[in-house]
Amino acid sequence: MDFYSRLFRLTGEIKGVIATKVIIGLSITAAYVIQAFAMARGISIVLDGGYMGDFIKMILISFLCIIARCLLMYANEKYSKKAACDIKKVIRGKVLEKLLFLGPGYQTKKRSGNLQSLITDGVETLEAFLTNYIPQLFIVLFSAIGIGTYVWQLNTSVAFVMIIAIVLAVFGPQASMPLVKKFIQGYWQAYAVLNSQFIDAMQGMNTLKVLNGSKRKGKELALDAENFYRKAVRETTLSLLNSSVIILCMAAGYAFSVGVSVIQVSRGQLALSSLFVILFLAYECFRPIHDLNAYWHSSFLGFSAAREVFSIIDTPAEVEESDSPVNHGSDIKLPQISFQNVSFSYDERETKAIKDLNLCIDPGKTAAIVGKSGAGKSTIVSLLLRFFDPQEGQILFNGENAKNYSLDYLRSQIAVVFQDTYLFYGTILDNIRLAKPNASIDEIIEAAQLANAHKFISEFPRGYDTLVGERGISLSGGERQRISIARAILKDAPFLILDEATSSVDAESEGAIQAALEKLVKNRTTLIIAHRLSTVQKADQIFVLEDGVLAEQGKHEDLISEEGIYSRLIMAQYRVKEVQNG
Ligand SMILES: Nc1ncnc2c1ncn2[C@@H]1O[C@H](COP(=O)(O)OP(=O)(O)OP(=O)(O)O)[C@@H](O)[C@H]1O
Repeated sequence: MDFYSRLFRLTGEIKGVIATKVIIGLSITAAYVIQAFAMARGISIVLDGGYMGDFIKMILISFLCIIARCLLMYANEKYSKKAACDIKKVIRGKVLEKLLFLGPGYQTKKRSGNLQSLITDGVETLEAFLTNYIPQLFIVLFSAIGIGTYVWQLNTSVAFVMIIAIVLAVFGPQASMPLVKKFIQGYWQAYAVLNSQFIDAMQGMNTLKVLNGSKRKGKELALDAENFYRKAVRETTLSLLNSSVIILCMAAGYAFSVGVSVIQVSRGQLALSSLFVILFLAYECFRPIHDLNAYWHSSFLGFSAAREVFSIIDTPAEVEESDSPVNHGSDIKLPQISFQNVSFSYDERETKAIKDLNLCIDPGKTAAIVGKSGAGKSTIVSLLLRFFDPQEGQILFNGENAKNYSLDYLRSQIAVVFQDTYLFYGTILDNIRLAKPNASIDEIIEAAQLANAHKFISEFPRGYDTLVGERGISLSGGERQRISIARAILKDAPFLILDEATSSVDAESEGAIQAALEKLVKNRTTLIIAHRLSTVQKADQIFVLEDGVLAEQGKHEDLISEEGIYSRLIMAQYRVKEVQNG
């Protein structure tokens, strides 16, 4: 579907809002027009030496029109504010829902700054475009038709001049549309880059400081800001040029209408009273165009935001939901996980991250995947969670292709303790409760106790109500991991993935985490992804990956006696330890 049809469909979704705004807008115009009639009539009465009572009546009508207009404008403002909030909520909801559905696979391809500027400023301008500019187009159209038809009856020449001016004012700026589109796109791109670079710099502040790179980064940011400034000036210049064309058309249209009317009066082809009516009406006819011009200024960036919004909504998901998912009802007790001839490569990569992988994790057993950096260990976790689907082969979850389950069900069966635990802004309690939204406080405390996290949480003055995450207090790597383990305990899923769970913590924390993990793995099928080979020696099965290929598998002792990759990795790790211990 092309862009304009999509935009049309989007406006269709808010047709109630547009219709209400058009009705209020036309009522305001009607109040202006009635006032214009009353004033024209009033002047005619005075000039013709008419009855003063009629003149006062006209003044009263004008006054009532002014009051009606004030009330309508107030209603319009109030309604617009509420409608704007509703529409922004709907658009943001749609985009966020899609982004969450697209998942980490999409996120890794996009810079967060781009998405952030779209969700905030982009949606603001798109809303202004939809709720101000589009209704105003209808108001211009209807009022021009209404007033034009009336003036046509008074005098065709004047009406003709007015119509030409309106057509030029509305469609004249369309000639520059291709350039406008190009400039808007440039403006948005520059804005998104500046935003992304800024977020990048903020997030990497420590690294920049350590590497003495803050000045360099500052210069880069200044260049991005300069680029954005140039694009903004270029775009504003064009937009002002468009406005000038519109204002010129309106002024010329008004001047010519009045000029032609005066000539007609002088030739006796138009009554003086009609001249006054035309004088006021011509002005009212151009007023909606003036507002249209103002709305264009504040909302035309929404055009580009709409393109971005549509492109996100149209992005196909990395993984498809099954049309008729397998219905399991309850949790699988001890799942068996197997990979059958699985191959996978990331979009832009030619080399496969996983190559023809065959492995089976037996129910209730603990398996470990080891391998050098880049061997494909984390990719296996992403495939298991269906952030991506393999291009070849299949992953079986208890004998059933993982694709046949609903995503929600599949993910409800898997608990993951990531190396890098993300804490959302909120209390510790909220962060643990994420794993089970209806968990009671007692359940949360019990999970924290099992995760060896209760003690450090209780030491905070506000305990479980301590704020963490952005703007909250920071927790150490080990504390975060224990929060993550508490989440996994609370989730109580039958399949557990421990992704480098103890790699970034000190020996004391490692002891506490290890003790918590030992409780966690009981009665579950577990997969450990580890660099520290000491943590996997007790595993029932060890799979050794090299460049995405399963190179070895077996128990620790068997693999050592094979004297292959695994034993070399173990030796290398011992040597590192020996060097560290002096
Ligand atoms: N999002 C991605 N897009 C493109 N390539 C990726 C992406 N993530 C990983 N890769 C590539 O896929 C390969 C396997 O990466 P993966 O992260 O699975 O390795 P790993 O064994 O977990 O490494 P490490 O132990 O260092 O975390 C690597 O070559 C990596 O560069």
